[in-house]
Amino acid sequence: MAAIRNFPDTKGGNTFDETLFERIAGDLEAQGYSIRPGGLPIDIANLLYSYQQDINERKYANAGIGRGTDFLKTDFVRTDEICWITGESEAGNRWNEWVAKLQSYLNQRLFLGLFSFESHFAHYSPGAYYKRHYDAFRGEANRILSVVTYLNPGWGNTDGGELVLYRDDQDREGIKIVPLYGTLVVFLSEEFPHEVLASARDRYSVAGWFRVNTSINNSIDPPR
Ligand SMILES: O=C(O)CCC(=O)C(=O)O
Ligand SMILES: [Fe+2]
Repeated sequence: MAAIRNFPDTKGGNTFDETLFERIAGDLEAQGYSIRPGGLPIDIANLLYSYQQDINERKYANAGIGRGTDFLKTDFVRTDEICWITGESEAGNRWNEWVAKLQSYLNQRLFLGLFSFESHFAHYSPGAYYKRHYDAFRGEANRILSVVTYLNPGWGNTDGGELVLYRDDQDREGIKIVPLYGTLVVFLSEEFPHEVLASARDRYSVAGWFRVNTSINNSIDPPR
């Protein structure tokens, strides 16, 4: 088993993060996904929570599938609303900084070559869902690792809105994850079909994706 640091290191790292990051890395190595209740540092969870509450309804856009000219809005697949996280807020900055530490840890530990990260807040109104899907398609070398965290204090057993992570195409049962405050879920984007069950309450989350660098001939992809 890998050694877990229990002393402050001298590289400006954070002991707590490194223990968590090592657990996530170990989970990814062993099974391709990691589910960590309370994984999101509480100060970042609180910042994201209050920022998310302040987001004017106007800033949320109906979610669709694809980007740019490929964007397709379809209630058949998903009915949540999203708001991309930019570096304009303290909450967004702190989240991005923390994610960057996770990125470099995973790159060193698992050689994943994670290059860039994008994320958005999502709001599922009562009744909203996101049908079974993959975040990335094999061979397209775009999204490599999905990260989801939840901003819902006191989620109850009857509130629905679980994330169901399926081990493969054949799996119909899946692993149900309650979208409780601070739970962190990380999984290989090409490996795990998943869905969000209809939620009985307003459900708030942040979903993000690490991409690899697929730049060819000076054309930068993804754009930074
Ligand atoms: O909110 C979740 O639990 C997962 C959302 C999701 O699958 C997505 O945005 O691609
Ligand atoms: Fe997804």
